[in-house]
Amino acid sequence: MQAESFPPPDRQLAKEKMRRRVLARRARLRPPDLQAAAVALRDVLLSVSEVSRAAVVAAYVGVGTEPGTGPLLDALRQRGVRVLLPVLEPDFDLDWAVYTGPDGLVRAPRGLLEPAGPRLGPTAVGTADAVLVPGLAVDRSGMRLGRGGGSYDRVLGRAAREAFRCAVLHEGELLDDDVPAQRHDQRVQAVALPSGLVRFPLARHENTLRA
Ligand SMILES: Nc1nc2c(c(=O)[nH]1)N(C=O)[C@@H](CNc1ccc(C(=O)N[C@@H](CCC(=O)O)C(=O)O)cc1)CN2
Ligand SMILES: Nc1ncnc2c1ncn2[C@@H]1O[C@H](COP(=O)(O)OP(=O)(O)OP(=O)(O)O)[C@@H](O)[C@H]1O
Repeated sequence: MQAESFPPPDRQLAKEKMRRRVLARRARLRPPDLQAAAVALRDVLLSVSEVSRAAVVAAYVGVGTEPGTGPLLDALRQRGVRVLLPVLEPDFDLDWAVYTGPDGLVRAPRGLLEPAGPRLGPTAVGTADAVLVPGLAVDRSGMRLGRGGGSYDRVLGRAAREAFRCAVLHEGELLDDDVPAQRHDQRVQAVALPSGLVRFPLARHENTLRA
């Protein structure tokens, strides 16, 4: 399968090349496109049963040309959902704090917006019923390409087994080509695109490579 389609040292390079390609494509998105995508993603995700039923959702604050999450975060909070947001640590691990509204966010390094409130610790993501994951691309097996810090590979390892794991992407970022996979990479079970949700046929115990 895709696990062996690149020898290990080349997979890191292949990932880097894929990241650059996706980021160059994102750089062409204009503010009206980004706003429309954020609203469409809110509607798509609120219609997903695992999200609409969730008491606790781990999400992220989309920045720059990332798929926007502002409308979704506010809609979830208005429904009384406890929304957890990541705080980036120096070693690229993630801590978590509760979303209390746009005023509770502060600028952080790397262009990020992070929650200013009390830190809950890295294991807090284990309380989430749904984990919405940023990413640059996902392939048809649910293998995901992130920023390269390995943050979400760690996070998904701590999420509850039954948590709904969904990447949030722009249109065109669900790829037919394989995302180069490494042993530590964690799969997602679905992607949210502005055009709708795509689920992958993934057995729960099969979220990592066996190769
Ligand atoms: N919005 C958002 N929040 C997130 C993530 C993410 O991907 N998106 N993360 C996912 O793990 C964690 C932060 N990890 C990050 C790792 C690297 C870079 C990074 O390399 N930034 C570039 C600038 C990127 C750009 O302008 O597009 C840089 O600092 O040079 C950013 C975030 C937690 N919070
Ligand atoms: N569980 C882990 N603990 C510590 N480091 C890890 C873990 N998983 C991955 N890493 C490290 O993170 C680095 C980047 O991994 P990779 O390129 O797969 O990131 P990514 O999945 O694209 O990014 P992210 O998960 O942050 O979105 C690798 O050097 C890897 O060794």
